[in-house]
Amino acid sequence: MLVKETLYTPYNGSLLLENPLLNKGLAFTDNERQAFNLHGLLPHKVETIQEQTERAWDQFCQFKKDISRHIYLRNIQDTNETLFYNLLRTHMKDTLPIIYTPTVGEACEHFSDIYRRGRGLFISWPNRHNIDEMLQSFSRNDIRVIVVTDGERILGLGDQGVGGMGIPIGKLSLYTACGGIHPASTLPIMLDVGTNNTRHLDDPLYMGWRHPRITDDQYIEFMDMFVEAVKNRWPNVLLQFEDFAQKNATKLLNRYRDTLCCFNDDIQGTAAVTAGTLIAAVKTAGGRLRDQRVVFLGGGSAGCGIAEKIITLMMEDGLSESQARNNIFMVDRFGLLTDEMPNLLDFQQKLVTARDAISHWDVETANISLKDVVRNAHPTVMIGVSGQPGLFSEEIVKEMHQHCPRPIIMPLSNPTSRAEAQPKDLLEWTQGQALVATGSPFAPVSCLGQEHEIAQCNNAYIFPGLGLGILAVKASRVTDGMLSVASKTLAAHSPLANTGKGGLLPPVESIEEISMAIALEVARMAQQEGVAPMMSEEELLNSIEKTYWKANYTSYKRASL
Ligand SMILES: O=C([O-])CC(=O)C(=O)O
Ligand SMILES: [Mg+2]
Repeated sequence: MLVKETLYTPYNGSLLLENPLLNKGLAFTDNERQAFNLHGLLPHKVETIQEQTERAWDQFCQFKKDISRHIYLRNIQDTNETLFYNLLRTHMKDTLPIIYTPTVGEACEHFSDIYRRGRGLFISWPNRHNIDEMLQSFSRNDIRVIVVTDGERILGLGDQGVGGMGIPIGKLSLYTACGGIHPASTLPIMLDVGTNNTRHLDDPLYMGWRHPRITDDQYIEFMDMFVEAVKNRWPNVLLQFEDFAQKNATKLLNRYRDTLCCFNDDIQGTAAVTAGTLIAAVKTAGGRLRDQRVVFLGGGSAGCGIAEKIITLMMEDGLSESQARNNIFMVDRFGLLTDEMPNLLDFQQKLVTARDAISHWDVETANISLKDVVRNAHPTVMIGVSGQPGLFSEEIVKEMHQHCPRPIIMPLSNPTSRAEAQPKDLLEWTQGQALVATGSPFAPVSCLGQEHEIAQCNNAYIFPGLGLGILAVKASRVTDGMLSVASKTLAAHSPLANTGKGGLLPPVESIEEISMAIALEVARMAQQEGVAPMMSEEELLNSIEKTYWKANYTSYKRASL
């Protein structure tokens, strides 16, 4: 959205103060207070956004519980969005874990308890025949980014029904705070097709449609109706799918990816950030990507998405496809995925290990465990996307370290409570040699007199910049190439890989700068791949700059209704 120097609005008096996108609170000037009949509705003093931010920060610090801090921040978001984003940008490191992972997980679990007011759109199954009307009557026309969930796989916390709405709200807050997307052009959507979570079904305060989930053909029909309605209302929107259950995520992505500008953040965003972090870690360890052996714990759509991305990168580094696939080992709750296993999901089939190729392995049971894989395959990289805490045990990690001096270990499950291992343990078990990246934020670890920053390998490093690039260049699709350049750009900004000091990934305070860099490369790639109109380098840079909204107030003049 083009940020205008002066904004003309027909709203007046308390209507202006009650609109979170327009409200400036005490920052309305005397002239504006006069012009909009605000005198008397506000205390006398005129404040700057810095003064307002300082007060909000003081209040934020008064709250001791993270969930209370979350409720407080969401309240500011619902009353004055500009102040909310200025507060986030000023205190990124402290506010991100509150508005996003991990606290957003708790907010989803308790959505119906902590609810204050609506945001975005709730589209429930019983209203399915009115989806067009609901979107048409939504008052903002210039929607450019939608994040949608059906709440079935919220982080590692499973089915949260309508409470899943916390995730689209949180993700879109990051689109604005880290990618400069104007809040007026973002829209969170919850598709409420019921819940199978008995705690919610039995809770009298539960706010969603109290019904078991709609599934199979009926579910797909509903999704088709939704996507069609979005295409009619906002044909050029970027639609991000978030936290859909594994059984639906890949299916939906494949169904819609060639029909509108969309992507699945858990599959593609997670894959892109993990690939970027891995490139940086391999460079730090002094090896080449093609030589890595990678074991995954978790064979779902996220794990398989990352695995396919790593295979592509290994092929770019000179391996044949089959050589690259031989370096990947997928372990899920039934053990290593092999070509003899029945009932594999579509996207798992290309990632199985051939039983013949490992007939010489020394294994304990017919089901090959993570420990068996580590003992026999000697992986150099271990990635956790299982949602199960603690499975990267001391025994497994020490075994891995015996065969690999600098093991790359990524317990990526979110929120913090689901991480496959604690970074402190990983460093202790490997005498400070492990290169560690997690999905949720962790404090730095001190080990053998050395301080280790823990990289937060979270899709937040990717999607805001990806979105900014897509909007700035008016891309019509999200391609694999665009995601790959996002990974490489992130890796190129790794402090540890570049200087031998600092974190594997840049600190969260620099996400804004990373997003700008990613946006430029994504936009160039979109043009190169023919999914965006050509513009000169200068026009592109200008467009990114103009699209980036920096949470400052503009001055207002009266417009007639
Ligand atoms: O939200 C996050 O922190 C990362 C993510 O997409 C997930 O875990 O589903
Ligand atoms: Mg997610």
